[in-house]
Amino acid sequence: MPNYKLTYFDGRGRAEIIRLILTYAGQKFDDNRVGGEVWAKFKPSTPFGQLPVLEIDGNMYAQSTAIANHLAREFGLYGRSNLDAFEIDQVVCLMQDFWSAVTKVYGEKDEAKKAELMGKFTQEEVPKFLGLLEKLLKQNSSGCFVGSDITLADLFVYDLLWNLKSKLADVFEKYPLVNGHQDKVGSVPQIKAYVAARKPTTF
Ligand SMILES: N[C@@H](CCC(=O)N[C@@H](CS)C(=O)NCC(=O)O)C(=O)O
Repeated sequence: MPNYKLTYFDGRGRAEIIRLILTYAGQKFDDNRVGGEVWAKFKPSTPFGQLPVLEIDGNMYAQSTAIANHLAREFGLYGRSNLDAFEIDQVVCLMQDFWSAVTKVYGEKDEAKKAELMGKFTQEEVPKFLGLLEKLLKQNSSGCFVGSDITLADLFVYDLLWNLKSKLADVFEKYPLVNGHQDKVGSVPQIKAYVAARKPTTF
């Protein structure tokens, strides 16, 4: 088995999907968290001057989605056919659109504008995305997004909705399949143990 070292800041952010894949696969990895001066010194040695990076047996790779896709293929989480992979990518891209909507709100510095964006986000964006996910789960009817096993798509959705589910419990109640999906992924023993033990961070 290769040796995996993941480097990111001390938060979930763009690295958490990678941590979840490795955890789900039962793969040990070095969860290296950096900041401040350590990052400033390390930055020039990374492929694109950004984190996360994954080192596999000492070779360094960048871009969180490329890393997640590679690991999903390595650990059999990318479906059983090209068409499955296509459907998985579809869900991942949808969640990336959702992530853009999230960062637009949280990245706003002006407090009044932020409050306005937050209102639009909870009343329009969240129901829109949860509705689309609910529809996909209804169509597939296995409790997973693609096929009948947990794939990259399920881990991606779980990761991006994790924080929101506790904050917007009343909204989630309206999407029982999405709600149940979060519980399903969150109750996988290795995911449950990992999430219970992980350091709480804002993002
Ligand atoms: N598309 C890249 C974006 C990476 C990115 O924006 N990384 C940010 C943290 S989330 C970063 O490294 N910021 C520090 C810097 O640019 O110096 C990915 O998904 O990996």
